[in-house]
Amino acid sequence: MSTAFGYQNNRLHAENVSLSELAKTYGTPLYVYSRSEFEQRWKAFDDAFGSQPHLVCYAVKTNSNLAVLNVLARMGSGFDIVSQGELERVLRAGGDPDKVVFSGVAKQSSEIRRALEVGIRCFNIESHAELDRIQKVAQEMDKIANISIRVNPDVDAQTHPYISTGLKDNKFGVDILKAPELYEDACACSHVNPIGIDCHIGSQLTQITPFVDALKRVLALKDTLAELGIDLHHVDLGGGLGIQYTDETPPEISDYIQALVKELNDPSIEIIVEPGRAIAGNAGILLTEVEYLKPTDHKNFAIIDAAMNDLIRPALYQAYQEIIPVEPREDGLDAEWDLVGPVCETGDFLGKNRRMNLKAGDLLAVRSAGAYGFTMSSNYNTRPRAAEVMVQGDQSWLIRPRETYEDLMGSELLIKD
Ligand SMILES: Cc1ncc(COP(=O)(O)O)c(C=O)c1O
Ligand SMILES: N[C@@H](CCCC[NH3+])C(=O)O
Repeated sequence: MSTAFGYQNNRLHAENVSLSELAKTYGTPLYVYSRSEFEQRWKAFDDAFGSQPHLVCYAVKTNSNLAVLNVLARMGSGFDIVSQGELERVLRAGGDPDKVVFSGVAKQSSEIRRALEVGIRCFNIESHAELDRIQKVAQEMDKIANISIRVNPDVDAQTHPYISTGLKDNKFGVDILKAPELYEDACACSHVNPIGIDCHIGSQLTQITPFVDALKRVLALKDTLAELGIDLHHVDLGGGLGIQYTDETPPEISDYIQALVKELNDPSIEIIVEPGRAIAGNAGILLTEVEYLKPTDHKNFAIIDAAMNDLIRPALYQAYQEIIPVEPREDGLDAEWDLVGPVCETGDFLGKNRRMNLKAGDLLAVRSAGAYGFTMSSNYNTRPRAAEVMVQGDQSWLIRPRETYEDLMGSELLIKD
C-alpha cells in the first residue's frame, strides 16, 4: 500500500501533514490526496515502457478533481474520458486534447461534436450505430474522426462481476470476430480514419495473465486486419490494473507494462493504456469522525460522519477498504465495530467487524479511497459532498471546498402558479 500515509509520533500523516490538523481546519468527512503518490504512480507507468512508443491516458472517471488532472497534465499525461463533462474538466485542467481518447458506449452527437471541435486523439467506438453517428457528425463538420474499435476479447478478468467488462455477456465493445467487418465499414466512411484497436477487460485485476490473453487476441485481430490492407498505428489496452486494498498482491506496474511490451514485440506500434485505480487508489484516504458509539447486545455500531453517499464501494461491491485510527488509543472501548454512516439504508456501512479501540470524537481514515471515491459520491439524503485536499511534503491545498447547503439547492426552481 502507499507509503504516503503513515504514522509519525503515533499520529497518522498524509506525507508530512497531520491528518488531525487537516480535520480541524476543513472538517470531516474529508478526502485527502497525496500529490507525490499521484506523480510517482503515473511516472511508474510512463517509465516502464522504456523506448516503446506509448501514451498513458489516465482514466478521468477514477478521480476527476481539477487539481488532480492538472498535476497529471503537467507531467504530460493523456486522458481517457467517457463524457463531455470529463472532456471539459481535462481542458480546464490544462490537458492536451491531442492526448485524449474518448471511451463509452453512449456518446451523444453533441459530445462527439465537441470532441471533434477541440481535436481529440481518438474515439474508442463500441458499436456500428456509433460508427454511423461519428461519420455523420464528422461529415457535417467537415472533419476527420480518428477511431479505434473497442473489441470484446471474451477474456475472464477474474474480478467482481460489476466491474468485469470483457466478457460476451457485458455491454461493452464489439465481438472480436465481427470486428473485421466493422473496420472495413469504417474504412469506407468518408470522414472516419481507423488508427487503432482498443479493449478494456475490467477493473481491479490482480493477475497479468488476463491482460496478456486479451492482447494476444487483439494482436491476432491486428494481423487479420493487416491482411485486409488495414494497418493500425496503436493498440489501446485500457486500464484495469488492481491495487492492494488489504491482502491482494497485484503485479508491479513495471512487470505489467513489460509483459505487454514483450507480448506486442513490435517497437513501431504505440501502446496506449488507460490506468485509473492503479494511479489514484492508494493516493487518497477518506477522513471521518466517530459521531456516536452504539454498542448493543448483538452488535457494536460506530456511527461515523462519512456514509455511502461519500464512498459507495463497500455498499455497491461489498468492497473491503482498510479503516485505521488517526490517533490510535488504548483507553476507549475495545471491540469489533460495524462502521456505519448516517444515511437511512441498512447498506450504509464503510466497514464491518473491525476490531478497534474507539471513543466518540475519534478520527478514522478509510484507506485506498483515491479512486472511485469522490467521483461516485452523491447528495443522497441531501448531504453535502465532502471537501478535497491535496498535500505534498508539509504543504496542503484545499482543492474543493465542502458543498454548502445553498449548493445543494442548485438552480432548482419553485413552481410559481
Ligand atoms: C474504458 C475504460 N478505461 C479505463 C478504465 C480504468 O480502469 P481502472 O481504474 O481499473 O484502471 C475503465 C474503468 O474500468 C474503463 O471503463
Ligand atoms: N467503480 C468501480 C470500478 C469501475 C470501473 C469503471 N469502468 C470500483 O470502484 O471499483
